[in-house]
Amino acid sequence: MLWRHYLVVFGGMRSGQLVVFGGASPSSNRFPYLIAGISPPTSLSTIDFQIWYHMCKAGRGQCGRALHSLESRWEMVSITAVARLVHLNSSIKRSNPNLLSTTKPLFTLKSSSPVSVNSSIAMSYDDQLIAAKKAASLAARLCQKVQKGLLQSDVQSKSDKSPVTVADYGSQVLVSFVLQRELPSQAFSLVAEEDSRDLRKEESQETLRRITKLVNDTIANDGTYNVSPLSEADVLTIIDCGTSEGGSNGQHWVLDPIDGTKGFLRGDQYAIALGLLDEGKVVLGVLACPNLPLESIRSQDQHALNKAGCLFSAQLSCGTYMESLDGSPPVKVHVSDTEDPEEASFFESYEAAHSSHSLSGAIAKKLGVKAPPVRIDSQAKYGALSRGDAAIYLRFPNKGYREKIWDHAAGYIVIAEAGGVASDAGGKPLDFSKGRYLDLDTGIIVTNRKLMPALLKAVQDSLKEQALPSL
Ligand SMILES: Nc1ncnc2c1ncn2[C@@H]1O[C@H](COP(=O)(O)O)[C@@H](OP(=O)(O)O)[C@H]1O
Ligand SMILES: [Mg+2]
Repeated sequence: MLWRHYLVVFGGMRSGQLVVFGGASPSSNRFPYLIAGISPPTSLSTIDFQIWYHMCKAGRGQCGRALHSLESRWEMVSITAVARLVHLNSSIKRSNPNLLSTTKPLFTLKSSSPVSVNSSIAMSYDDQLIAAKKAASLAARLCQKVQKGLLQSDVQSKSDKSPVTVADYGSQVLVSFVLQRELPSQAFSLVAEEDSRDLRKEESQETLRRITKLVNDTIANDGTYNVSPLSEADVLTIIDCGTSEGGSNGQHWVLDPIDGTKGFLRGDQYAIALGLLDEGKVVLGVLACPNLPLESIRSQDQHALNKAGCLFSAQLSCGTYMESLDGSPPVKVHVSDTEDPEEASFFESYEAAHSSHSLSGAIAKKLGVKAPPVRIDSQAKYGALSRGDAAIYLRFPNKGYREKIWDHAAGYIVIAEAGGVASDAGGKPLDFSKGRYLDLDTGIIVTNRKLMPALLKAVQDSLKEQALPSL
């Protein structure tokens, strides 16, 4: 129903100016927003103004400044003096005059004192989630196009010898571009895998031209953004928006523009993985998996397996949802609830260089898993696990390998909100607050809450056995 989301704003007149003291959304059990200290800059009689406000982080009393355009998602129905109704539903457009005729306040607040911030009310990331889904979907379109007609000249080697394609760069540009367009009021910090160093070299000119064309074509075909084409210089600048160090303060987007580049090159699984950190915690995540079947990968139905393209999305305390990249309605997903290892199957990296297949084989055997490993690339593993395609994901890189936050942030919350748990091999939660790397050297294990204790024991026992010969 269109009236599902709305925001009640409390305010009053002060020195002849309307001041909004605070607001909350009672329209859902999420209570997404608390606002305080709005000082509208100019005329309030029109819906075409922008409003500066401080969005209070519930529970911490910290204020982040935000500028919201009321032109698109937000529709101001009316502002008179005391309480007002604001739509947050993106489907409500100003072109629908019937919906804008409601001007009656829901209720009136008598007191003119500022609304106090209730610490039990949770922060919502609804608008960031909408932007993240849009960004990842658009990037997925570019990647699909490139994967279909991949040319050898589209692939380069980075300084660490890992492959990078025009699609990795193009995807990063699109995600960064869309987030900044969709959330113009918010301070933008992006921790992302790619940077422009190699592209600025003389020999990369043709590659840069190709990326720029791909990005501009994708934006033009989508039609949402009426902008003049990006120049090559714009593209380099936008790529370098991703150099943030992240950390435990404020909000940071975390992006792997193509996770599983090796899978992408093979024509297999890959993901566009986008997460949001708030004060060091992952609060939302989106995984676009263009080659992941909409049905379980264990399905025997070949016809069903041919229909691919999944978008997983999760927001703190709101669950994990899956929809098709073509835009089917989202469905809530849940991890497998099996407690019996004999019924469980497990995921691991396709690439043996990324995770020890022999160690995960030993752990699975010790646990009593009968099924052979299922090897797929990228965080598509987290997505497939969140809907129960398998019950366990094991990842054991070589000693000394430092995991990057963009390889796990989105997957971490997709799993957690689907009822699963991801930890290091010692059972500690993953810590995304330390900058661009995860501070761990043991490995990562993922499963449902019931199986975790037994899995943890099998992992610890196997690690001890593995260490024995060298003692
Ligand atoms: N030696 C190594 N050990 C563990 N992970 C590695 C690795 N070399 C690369 N990776 C990471 O593994 C990711 C792919 O994960 P998976 O094995 O699950 O498909 C790569 O992401 P990119 O493809 O984005 O570079 C890369 O970050
Ligand atoms: Mg990656």
